[in-house]
Parts: sequence; structure tokens; C-alpha cells
Amino acid sequence: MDAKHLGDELSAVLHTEAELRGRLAELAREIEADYGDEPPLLVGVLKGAVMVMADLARELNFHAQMDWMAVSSYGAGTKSSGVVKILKDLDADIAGRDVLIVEDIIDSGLTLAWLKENLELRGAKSVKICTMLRKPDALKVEVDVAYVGFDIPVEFVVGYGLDYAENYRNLRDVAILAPHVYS
Ligand SMILES: O=P(O)(O)OC[C@H]1O[C@H](OP(=O)(O)OP(=O)(O)O)[C@H](O)[C@@H]1O
Ligand code: HPA
Ligand SMILES: [Mg+2]
Repeated sequence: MDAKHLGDELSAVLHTEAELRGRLAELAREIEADYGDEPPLLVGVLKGAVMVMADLARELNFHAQMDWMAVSSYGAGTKSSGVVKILKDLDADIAGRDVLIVEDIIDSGLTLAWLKENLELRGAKSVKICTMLRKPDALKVEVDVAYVGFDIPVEFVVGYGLDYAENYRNLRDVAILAPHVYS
């Protein structure tokens, strides 16, 4: 879906589909160079990371094995509850493996800080993070992130996998949701 179909529900487009794809291509080259002949297992965090994973995996010039976890801390609101629940666990045993977590956004950082530690405790050889978006001024905990698409302001954004109450994930661009939609 294009932003033009959403009328006044969006207050601005932050990054277009083309910008997102262009930046992912740059990140893919860095990832290829860093991992060399030992591709990591890509772990996508459902549901938000579906679009990033689909585009990043196809951009990478190595065998990109994918696994998925579903964790949730937001429910239907716009603020993290801070309580992370595993809704679906990995299929793969990651002991001894290089893992690259693929995410749509780091906001408070609570989800990723928790997830990174959780995967490290399973004995992964390494756990790194690739996120399309990050809100540096919203972080509540420190998270070591290896690959960041774009740093964005503290606004509630939707599109490219990101939802508000399960809508807007299929918007091609990343846009700021107009406050009147959720307040
Ligand atoms: O840095 P944080 O403040 O923890 O927020 C980031 C997380 O919140 C969103 O997921 P959500 O829990 O809404 O689930 P979803 O991916 O299914 O939308 C987003 O996809 C990240 O996983
Ligand atoms: O800005 C956001 N938009 C949608 N989902 C989110 N999850 C954390 N931050 C956001
Ligand atoms: Mg969400």
C-alpha cells in the first residue's frame, strides 16, 4: 500500500521504500564482509521484521538460513510494557552458531536487550543485531547494535512491517502516524 491511500492518518513519510532498499543493500555488503565464508543464521523477530528479513535475505549474496521468533512487549498500544513474552520460539538449536537478529525497530531497546541476552544464554557463538530503524533518544537500556539502517526521531512510526494495532504493516514506506489516530 502507498501512503497516498492513507489521507490524514500519516503526518509525514520518513523514509521511502527506495531509501529503505538502498540502505539495506549497503548493510548487506557490510554483513557479507564481516562474516566472510561463515554466514550467520538470520533470526527474524515476528511480526515487525518480516519486510526487513525478506528484503535483506534476498540482498545477501550467501546462503541465508532464516529462523523466527515471536516476542511481544507492545500489545495494541504505542508504549512498551517492558515485559517481554515469547509467543513463538526458534526451531533451530543455536548453540555454537553465529546469529544475526533482524529487527524492524529499536525503540526503548527493552525487547532487543532481552532477546540478545536470551540467545547468548543458549550458547550461540555470537549474537549480533541488524535493525532497520532506531530511536536513539528513546533508549531506556543500552543495546549493542552492529547494523543500523536509519536513526529516527521519537515519533510513533508505521509501515514496512511496523504496525499500530496490527494495521499499516503493509505500507511500503516508513511514516509518522498522525497522533489523532491513537490519542
Ligand atoms: O525497543 P522496544 O521498545 O522494545 O520496541 C521494539 C519492538 O517493538 C515492536 O514489536 P511488538 O512487540 O510491537 O510486536 P510486533 O513486531 O508483532 O509488532 C518492534 O517490532 C520491536 O520488536
Ligand atoms: O514507533 C513504533 N511504531 C510501531 N511499533 C513500534 N514498536 C516500537 N516502536 C514502534
Ligand atoms: Mg508492534
